[in-house]
Amino acid sequence: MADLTTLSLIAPAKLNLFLHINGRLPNGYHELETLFVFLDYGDRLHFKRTDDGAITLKTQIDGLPDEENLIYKAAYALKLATNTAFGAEISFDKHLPSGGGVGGGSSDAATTLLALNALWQLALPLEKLAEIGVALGADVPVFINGQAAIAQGIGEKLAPVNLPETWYLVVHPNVHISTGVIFNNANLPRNTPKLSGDWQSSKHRNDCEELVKKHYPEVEKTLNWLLKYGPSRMTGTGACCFVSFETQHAALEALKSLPETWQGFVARSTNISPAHSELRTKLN
Ligand SMILES: C[C@](O)(CO)[C@H](O)COP(=O)(O)OP(=O)(O)OC[C@H]1O[C@@H](n2ccc(N)nc2=O)[C@H](O)[C@@H]1O
Ligand SMILES: Nc1ncnc2c1ncn2[C@@H]1O[C@H](COP(=O)(O)OP(=O)(O)OP(=O)(O)O)[C@@H](O)[C@H]1O
Repeated sequence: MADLTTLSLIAPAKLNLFLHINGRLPNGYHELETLFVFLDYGDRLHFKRTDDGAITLKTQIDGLPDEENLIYKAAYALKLATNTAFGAEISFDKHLPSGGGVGGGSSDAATTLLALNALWQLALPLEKLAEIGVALGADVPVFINGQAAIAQGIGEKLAPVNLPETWYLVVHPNVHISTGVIFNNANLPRNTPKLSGDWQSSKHRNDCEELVKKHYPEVEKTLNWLLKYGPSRMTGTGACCFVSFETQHAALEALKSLPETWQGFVARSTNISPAHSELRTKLN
């Protein structure tokens, strides 16, 4: 295996193709059933191994102290868990909208754990990285595991699935939605029965959608605008909404007519996380 000292790796977006809330746990977190798929679109993180033990971010996010950046937190947590003498310099190109429901922060954290596990020559198994990751965010384990999955628990119990890979137009209606605020709203429905039998034959929805539409009219407008192309849905706790297309061309044509006040991107869904595919190529 290559002894790398530098590594550049994607932190891909995810979509929740459905999101059911089954109940609330004593610690306030919610029991979910959600279908995760990855997109071949995301942030790009650049890592350089150092010998001084320090973790340094070379890029900043406006208004977010470095110590609160999930990239820094993930690197620090891995260092703490392993006592490695190595350090890292990390820069990144942010493409995923923050508070967009596409898992940007969690994916950055997962990519950091995967990259530094390799650069710091730790050889930790994915289960251990997921254990470190879940303390940083409920969405981190699926990015560590790297396979499209049905998730249960708070999102960390994963059963791999194999979905037809397709094209998505993802639209961000330019509103930032806090996951914590939505989950803490008294009017959020929390009583969807657990899926029984074959999940593919059940009816699906995003249980956060109605509440988010009420509080963020731009999300409702986005879902309605997308309806002309097919059934539209929100991912996570919003704000991004998506619709699938059979061809890249059709998705790009729809993107061209997007109202100017919104942002969007076209991406292909993948069953294997692009971070894992890239890492495999670069390590061999
Ligand atoms: C909405 C989803 O993106 C769906 O994939 C995830 O459930 C959220 O994952 P995440 O952003 O990594 O979430 P975290 O950073 O762990 O939690 C943010 C906040 O969301 C709430 N939260 C999150 C996950 C969960 N299963 N139940 C919750 O109630 C908690 O109030 C928590 O304080
Ligand atoms: N590297 C990071 N990238 C983006 N946000 C970060 C990062 N580190 C910390 N954060 C914080 O996390 C918050 C949520 O960001 P994120 O982009 O993960 O939201 P999201 O896409 O709605 O996530 P999810 O779908 O997991 O709920 C941001 O508002 C920001 O304060």
